[in-house]
Amino acid sequence: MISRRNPWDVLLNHVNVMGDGAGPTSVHMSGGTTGHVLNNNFMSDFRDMMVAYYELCSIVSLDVMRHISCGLGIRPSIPQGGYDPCMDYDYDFFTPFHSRKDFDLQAKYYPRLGAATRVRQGVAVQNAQSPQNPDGVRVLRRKGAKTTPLAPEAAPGADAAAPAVRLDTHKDLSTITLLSQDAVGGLEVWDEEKQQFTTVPVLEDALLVNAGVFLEKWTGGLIGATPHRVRNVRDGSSRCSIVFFALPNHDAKIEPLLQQDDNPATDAEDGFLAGDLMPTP
Ligand SMILES: O=C(O)CCC(=O)C(=O)O
Ligand SMILES: [Fe+2]
Repeated sequence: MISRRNPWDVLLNHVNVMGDGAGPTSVHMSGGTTGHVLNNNFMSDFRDMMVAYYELCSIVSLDVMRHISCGLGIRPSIPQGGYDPCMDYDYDFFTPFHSRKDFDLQAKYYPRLGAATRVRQGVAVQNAQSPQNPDGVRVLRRKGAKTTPLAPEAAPGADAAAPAVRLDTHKDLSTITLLSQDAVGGLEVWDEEKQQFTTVPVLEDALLVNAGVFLEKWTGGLIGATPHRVRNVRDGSSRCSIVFFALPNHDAKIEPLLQQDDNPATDAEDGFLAGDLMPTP
């Protein structure tokens, strides 16, 4: 949809030419790698980058909503006598409900799954090897917590103890969600026809658009919110994604759209305020 580099590449390799003139700084990343060249002003760059990405996603998501509005064949309401076939589609049916741009942008880091996941009851603090604990992991237990034997060290490249799913199946609380994941992948969406999850390929030049629960409600289920999940792939490698939730204004009244031949009098579902579905602070 829009051309982009991997968003984390953009953030981590960003050099702020407008910086303080001190020049770029070499930064040591965890794991001992050096190589990302960053300006001293990194965190303010980070903020600027996130805000810019947010603005871009806002524009794109509103455009996607216009396409959905058109695809659904929504026309401006006509008080009496049915729709006028000459009347244009109402491209902007959804957009006014999103005028406040109370959208939610989340940069997600899923940590590497490995030794830490083997410690269920406490926090690994230091090495103390013993026959029962050959890996030398010492744990502090919470009072009353049962001791769980530590699993043996997994062979390099394998991770038997790691869970199969990193983020459980869910639908997003959004009208639509724009999603990008890094090269590790793992995102899966539910294919209603095949009745199975399907892998979302790592998309270098595109964003994934997921329908959220507000769109499902608005369309009376015609466009169902997409169930999706994140599977653990690549033996528990760390993973990054950036997720943009386009949310309606809290006071947007969401009334399910009617199909042409529906009789409003028989429409069972009443409208509701978008804020009623949103978590209270
Ligand atoms: O990390 C991902 O790829 C998906 C995240 C997600 O589905 C969510 O935050 O709702
Ligand atoms: Fe999600």
